[in-house]
Amino acid sequence: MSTKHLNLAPKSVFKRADGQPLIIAGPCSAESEEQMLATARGLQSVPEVTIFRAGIWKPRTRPGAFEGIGKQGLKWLKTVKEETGLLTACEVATAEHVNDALKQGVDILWVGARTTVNPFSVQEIADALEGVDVPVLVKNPVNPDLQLWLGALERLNRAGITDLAAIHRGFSSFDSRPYRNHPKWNMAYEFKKLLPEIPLICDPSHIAGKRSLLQQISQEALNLQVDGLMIETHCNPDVALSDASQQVTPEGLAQLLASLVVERVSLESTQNEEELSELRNLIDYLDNELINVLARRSAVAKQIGILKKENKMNLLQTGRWEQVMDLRLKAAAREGLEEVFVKAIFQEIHQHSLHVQAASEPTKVVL
Ligand SMILES: O=C(O)C(=O)C[C@]1(C(=O)O)C=C[C@@H](O)C=C1
Repeated sequence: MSTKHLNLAPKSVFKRADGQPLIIAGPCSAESEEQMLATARGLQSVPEVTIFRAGIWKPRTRPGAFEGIGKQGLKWLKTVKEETGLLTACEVATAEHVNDALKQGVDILWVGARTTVNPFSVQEIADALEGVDVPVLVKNPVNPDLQLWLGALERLNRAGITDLAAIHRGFSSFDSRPYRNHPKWNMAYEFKKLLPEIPLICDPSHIAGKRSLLQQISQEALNLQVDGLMIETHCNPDVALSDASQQVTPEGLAQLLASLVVERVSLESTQNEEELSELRNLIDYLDNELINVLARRSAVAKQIGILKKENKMNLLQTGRWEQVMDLRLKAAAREGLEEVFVKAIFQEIHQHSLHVQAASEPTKVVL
């Protein structure tokens, strides 16, 4: 997979000329003209912000929640642009949304995670954009599927959209604690590796789901050298009609941005090259140890599997497994290791044990 077949504009609105991260900010939802203008005016004192975002139509998980103000919000976006000079952006999910947004002069459109999963919907948007010159952002699909993400970018590109970028907003999962959507940083990393020409913007607000995690997630994204951040900002977050707990005030955003470190220098060019090399050798050694231990554990699990089969026992032993997890998490806590990290590793290990045990079945039916 590569982007060689994509026809991309040489210059992108999503890449800043000075190499600094692009900052997109604005409320989760447009609620009223006053709220939009108060937020936009607040953002005028945050010089890093160049694009103002606002949700006009909101795809909600459950019915009954605030589903967006609709078309009239587009007029407020126009006023924001006229008053502040900020570029404006909103989400589109249907051809009608595209036409309405373009009619009101919205500068940038984005395709949401729930739309990216559906090629019919993405194609409908692409068809509506045929012959239109507008930059488009594509959020990752809710499930971690790079092909689906790329497919959406391709559909838009075939319709003639050449200024494209991607938004990493995390992935739905049955247990994404402490996040709202699990970041699965390896997906962002893979995206950058496979599609280096497409700017990648991180959306810490939807990954975090709460203000307290925004700083950490934003920094982790910058460490991955993303091209920008999209952070939901509201003049009065606590009374926001959607996503109240994850929005920050413009002042909060300014503080958050000031706390972030943007590193663009490669470590190899530092004076500590020798020390770095020694530490990397140590990592190599420890990783080999880990592989050896995993191989030994896997062999033991296989032996247990054979015993279980001889005794007609279930492979899955819930009680034992809960005990194993509990003991490992306690041991990890004593070592100061984060619970989410260790839990995720042991969940994978357990799944692998069950897989190895199932595969060790002596009597396989040949179909
Ligand atoms: O203890 C067992 O019964 C095992 O098979 C080992 C193991 C593990 O990998 O730790 C694997 C599967 C069970 O559900 C519980 C634990």
